[in-house]
Amino acid sequence: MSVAPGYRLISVDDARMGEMLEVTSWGFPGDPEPADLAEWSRMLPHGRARAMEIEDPQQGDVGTLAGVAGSFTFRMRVPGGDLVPVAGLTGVSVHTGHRRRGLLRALMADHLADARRRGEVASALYAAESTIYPRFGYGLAARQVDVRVPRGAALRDVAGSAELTVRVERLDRESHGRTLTLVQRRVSRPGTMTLDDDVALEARFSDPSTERRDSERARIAVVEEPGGAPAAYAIFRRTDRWTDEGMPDGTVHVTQLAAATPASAHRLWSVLLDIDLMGTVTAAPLATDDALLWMLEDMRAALPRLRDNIWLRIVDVPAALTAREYLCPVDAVIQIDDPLFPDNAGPWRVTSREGTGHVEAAPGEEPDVVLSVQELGAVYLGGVSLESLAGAGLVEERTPGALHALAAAFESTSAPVSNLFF
Ligand SMILES: CC(=O)SCCNC(=O)CCNC(=O)[C@H](O)C(C)(C)COP(=O)(O)OP(=O)(O)OC[C@H]1O[C@@H](n2cnc3c(N)ncnc32)[C@H](O)[C@@H]1OP(=O)(O)O
Repeated sequence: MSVAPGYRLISVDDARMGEMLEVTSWGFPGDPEPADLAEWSRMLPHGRARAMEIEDPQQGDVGTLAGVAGSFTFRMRVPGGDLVPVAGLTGVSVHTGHRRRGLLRALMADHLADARRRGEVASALYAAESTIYPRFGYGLAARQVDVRVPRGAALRDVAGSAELTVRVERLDRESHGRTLTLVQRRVSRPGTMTLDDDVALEARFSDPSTERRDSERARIAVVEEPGGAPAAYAIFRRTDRWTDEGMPDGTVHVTQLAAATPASAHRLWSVLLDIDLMGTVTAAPLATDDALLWMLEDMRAALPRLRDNIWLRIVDVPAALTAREYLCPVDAVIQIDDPLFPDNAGPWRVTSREGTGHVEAAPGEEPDVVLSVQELGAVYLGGVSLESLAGAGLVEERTPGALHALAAAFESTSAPVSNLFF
């Protein structure tokens, strides 16, 4: 594995988490508080906090951390409903004084090799800039809409909503963590991230000071079905604002929202859109076809803005292609180009009957469609069509008609999104 000269790769243990967060704060402006150290130690699984440490005095103080990256151990919902093991890359930062010396490249090689060792089929991330990760094989797999809805915006009725109860409380990881994991696991949308370990997933629902900005501590609304089963939740913070004329004009910022049923989504939004002294509700990330957009009587009132959601890097092509469902029968040979993992590269025959996919290496066979691992990551969850990418010259059809059939098979019936920012 190539490592930047003068630096060495290490695992960061809890005792050095403060140093890690110090490097993170060079990438992402902010001053982490002591409580955040414990949060990060708790959130990052053992061995998944990684750093580049200075080894050569010419680069700086030996033993100091210069670049860092962490990974979560997620399971991600794929089209068809299965959950597949996925690494969630987070907090990538190289100290301002050590940039453009190959530290990110070394951290990425380490991260992707680690994901493969752990049997993860892909790595997912939220990119700070959309130009950074394509070179490492990541494709934009999901887009999100951010909305800004005026308080009191009218919703169409949804049957069963009125029978549901809502609790609105301060977010408390100990008491809400289990509730949230239960809802998250009921969400069938591709791109939804969960963790096997309840403790780890609960830790994700923390309230780090770095995410608070000018708002209050996080609060939560939980929708429960008769009998008490949680069906939806929204984590939110409010900011206080008054107009010069003395009118209340605060904002509710929803930072995470999940709803397992139409009625619970409706009940949740009814509450969010009716909080005293607030003038606006902002919410992100939402799927591009989120139920809210269709429940609003005036969809345009939500002022939806389109943004990147998760980028995906397939690290195990056959495992990934076998795990998802295909919307229609398919039998095609796809040629994948992957400079980093040669065993991903080459022709693969993808066949599917009644949804279930079968994938096998097809050495020597002429491909019907040719694409890179980056484009495979982009189409994997059904967030963009193979035909759209072909229209941009990124996917090549070698057998006339093959592209349309393959593109149809790769579609998803609901737009992918990760509602969990990481
Ligand atoms: C998942 C996440 O956490 S996303 C967060 C990413 N972090 C940030 O944006 C924080 C601020 N920025 C940084 O900390 C650093 O500038 C990083 C992490 C983006 C890059 O780190 P570096 O160590 O300087 O990158 P490195 O020298 O390894 O460069 C590798 C390649 O990426 C390219 N690159 C680096 N930064 C950028 C960028 N911001 N935009 C586009 N390309 C970039 C380099 O030009 C180089 O390309 P090449 O191999 O074709 O020559």
